[in-house]
Amino acid sequence: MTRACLLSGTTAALIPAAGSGTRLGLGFKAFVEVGGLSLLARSVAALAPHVDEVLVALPEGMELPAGINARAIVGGETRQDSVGRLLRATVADTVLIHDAARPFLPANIIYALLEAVAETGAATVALPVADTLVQAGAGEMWGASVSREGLWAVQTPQGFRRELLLEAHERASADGHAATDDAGLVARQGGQVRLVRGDARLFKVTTPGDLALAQALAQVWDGMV
Ligand SMILES: Nc1ccn([C@@H]2O[C@H](COP(=O)(O)OP(=O)(O)OP(=O)(O)O)[C@@H](O)[C@H]2O)c(=O)n1
Ligand SMILES: C[C@](O)(CO)[C@H](O)COP(=O)(O)O
Repeated sequence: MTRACLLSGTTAALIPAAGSGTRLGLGFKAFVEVGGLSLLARSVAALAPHVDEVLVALPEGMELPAGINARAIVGGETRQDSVGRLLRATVADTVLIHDAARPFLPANIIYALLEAVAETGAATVALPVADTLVQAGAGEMWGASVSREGLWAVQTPQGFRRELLLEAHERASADGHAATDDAGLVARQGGQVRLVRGDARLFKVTTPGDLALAQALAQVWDGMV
């Protein structure tokens, strides 16, 4: 199946990669390598075959490393700001927003997401929660139990008709509303967002423990292609 079968118009992959990587502690996280390739290079390579253009938001003063086939802009103070800038830097009809920090993106997930966006105009990859959940009380003690029934953990990529997401970002800016992702902004203004079943390998590299997992997974992943 190709994108042309699924969506009319043009499609862009927008990759926020301007974070400082504070929790990982190794400098700008998108440039950290696993298995000899940066997180950013892996995310771009996964999406490039499925879209008309790839745009990346980088930290101020950083340049795209050689060999990454994308257009770069300067990101903002927050992830939301970086995505807002990316949205305004393209005229594509459909956009796929994907964290540079999620380097292992299977192609079948991209197809499923594009199919869902073609139907609803907005969709995100997400996974049903598998662990028991608790709201921590004071002193990091067990507070209130939280039912996991119906709860999904949201991943990226997230796909949208660009005009819809732009409107959601503009409304959030006007209201001073901060969000950790883009699908939530569309849902906030009444948009229908389809949940597309994700993949454990799409985890976000956030902490040193995640990086160790990514190093191990890279061996398997790179052996498959
Ligand atoms: N101002 C920002 C902040 C984040 N991001 C991007 O948003 C994605 C998810 O952010 P996260 O994993 O939290 O990255 P950091 O903000 O770098 O991490 P930390 O909070 O540990 O500093 C990453 O690809 C990151 O580069 C961005 O483009 N612009
Ligand atoms: C967009 C995201 O990856 C969906 O889970 C997540 O919200 C990013 O959060 P972060 O705190 O900016 O890493």
